[in-house]
Amino acid sequence: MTEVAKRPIVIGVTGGSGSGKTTVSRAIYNQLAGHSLLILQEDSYYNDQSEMTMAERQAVNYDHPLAFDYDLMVEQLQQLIHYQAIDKPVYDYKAYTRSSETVHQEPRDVIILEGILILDDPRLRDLMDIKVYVDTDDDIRIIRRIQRDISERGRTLDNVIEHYLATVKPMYHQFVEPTKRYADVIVPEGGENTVAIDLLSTKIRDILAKDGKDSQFKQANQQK
Ligand SMILES: Nc1ncnc2c1ncn2[C@@H]1O[C@H](COP(=O)(O)OP(=O)(O)O)[C@@H](O)[C@H]1O
Ligand SMILES: Nc1ccn([C@@H]2O[C@H](COP(=O)(O)O)[C@@H](O)[C@H]2O)c(=O)n1
Repeated sequence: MTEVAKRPIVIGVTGGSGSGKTTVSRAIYNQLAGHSLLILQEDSYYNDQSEMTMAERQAVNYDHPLAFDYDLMVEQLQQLIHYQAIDKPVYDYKAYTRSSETVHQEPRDVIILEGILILDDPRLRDLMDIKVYVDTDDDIRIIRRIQRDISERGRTLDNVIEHYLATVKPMYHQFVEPTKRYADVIVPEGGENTVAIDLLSTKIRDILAKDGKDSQFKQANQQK
């Protein structure tokens, strides 16, 4: 009998900025603690802009698909799918470019891919087993974004509002929201939706159990 090649499960989590993608991804990750998991963020794959001036970097439209290095993202995702380690780029929001550092990432059995435009690229879509769209109202997303960008990303209130109206909102309607049609599951309200997170975690556990992967990882960990 021919052995069927096993590969990691790839879960894509998308939605507008501030919808709760990171929160949902972390909640799934935490629910599956003890299994073999990693989170890969699309933000890590913003283009390297180290050759540009700060003014040029600040003028970039970060909500357009051209802002991302999808070739590198697809290449590294393929490596992880083939159980090869990667050196993941690190994005620096305050410098508006990629940092000179990378983070070494060993492959895992479950890859949670998270970002605003991951369903826009057909190559990424084709590599996903479960596609999740976190659907949160625009007013809630902008409020969350104001709080987060000021506290974590070094932005001012004026800067967040101006950026939101100029690019975040129009690009959301042009590029992000239309990818909802590719989703297998739509999660309203994100991180507080414990029913959706439980259902997704159960489904992933089920696939892992069928592949016999969960027990192997647990045994390996127990022996450490
Ligand atoms: N259901 C929720 N209720 C309240 N705050 C939330 C909720 N989900 C996320 N947040 C907060 O909103 C901000 C944006 O959430 P995050 O998960 O980072 O969104 P995204 O990754 O989609 O941009 C974070 O500060 C997070 O703590
Ligand atoms: N230099 C940058 C790069 C990106 N952004 C914004 O990040 C948003 C995507 O990240 P989320 O965690 O919010 O999904 C996107 O809307 C970009 O506008 C930025 O502000 N500065």
